[in-house]
Amino acid sequence: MAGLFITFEGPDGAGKTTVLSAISEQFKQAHRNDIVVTREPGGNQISEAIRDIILNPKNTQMDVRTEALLYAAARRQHIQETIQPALDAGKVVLCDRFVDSSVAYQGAGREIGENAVYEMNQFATNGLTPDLTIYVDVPSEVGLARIKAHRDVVDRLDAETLSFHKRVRAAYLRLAADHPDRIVTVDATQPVATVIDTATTLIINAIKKHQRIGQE
Ligand SMILES: Nc1ncnc2c1ncn2[C@@H]1O[C@H](COP(=O)(O)OP(=O)(O)OP(=O)(O)O)[C@@H](O)[C@H]1O
Ligand SMILES: Cc1cn([C@H]2C[C@H](O)[C@@H](COP(=O)(O)O)O2)c(=O)[nH]c1=O
Repeated sequence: MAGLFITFEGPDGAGKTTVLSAISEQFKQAHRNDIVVTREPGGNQISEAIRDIILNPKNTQMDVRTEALLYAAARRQHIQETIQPALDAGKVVLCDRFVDSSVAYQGAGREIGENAVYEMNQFATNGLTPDLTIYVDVPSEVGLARIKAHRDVVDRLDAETLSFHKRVRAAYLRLAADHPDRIVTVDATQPVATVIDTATTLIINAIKKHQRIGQE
């Protein structure tokens, strides 16, 4: 049976990393070696190197289309090296960010155009689409305040203006409204334990459904 591809999305500071690392730990304790947790941009040596270039606060001269292409390049390598082999082996891939991030951040945040960025990413993904996307939603002010309060190093994207982050969130909300069969929204202003429980339940239900369909 082919694997299951689940992505996590959300504005900066929504809590994706916190939630995914708690879920990853739970699965590790349960010896679930059929679950692969990974992130974008990153997940392998080449994509992590691209990540460093994109997020380096010193790269202030980076053109917005260069940025969009670098995210797509990192994604292509990530799919080829990590995501597709795991899916082919029947595993469950939990990925922190995917194409929706590019549509929201580069398409809306950078104002390149959401459709243009989506189309450009089709070349990188060859049509690979998540089975489920857990969108962790938080107002931009709340997300940015969390980052400022807790993070020592603020990267090039975190450091963007409030209006940039508001465009990103608005695009995510549009994506969630346009793709109700794929994207489930979780309110990340709730306590972190509640967000973790909700996301865990969504993942377990998706795995059960996938297994049921596989047996039919
Ligand atoms: N539900 C929550 N309530 C309060 N604080 C939270 C919640 N979730 C996460 N945090 C805190 O907010 C900060 C940012 O969380 P985290 O790094 O997980 O966000 P993120 O979505 O991965 O952000 P980014 O995309 O910028 O990396 C952390 O200090 C974390 O402890
Ligand atoms: C995949 C992807 C990411 N981004 C942005 C979103 C974040 O600000 C950073 C990644 O850092 P994180 O702490 O690991 O979330 O990059 C983007 O703009 N476009 C993308 O496609």
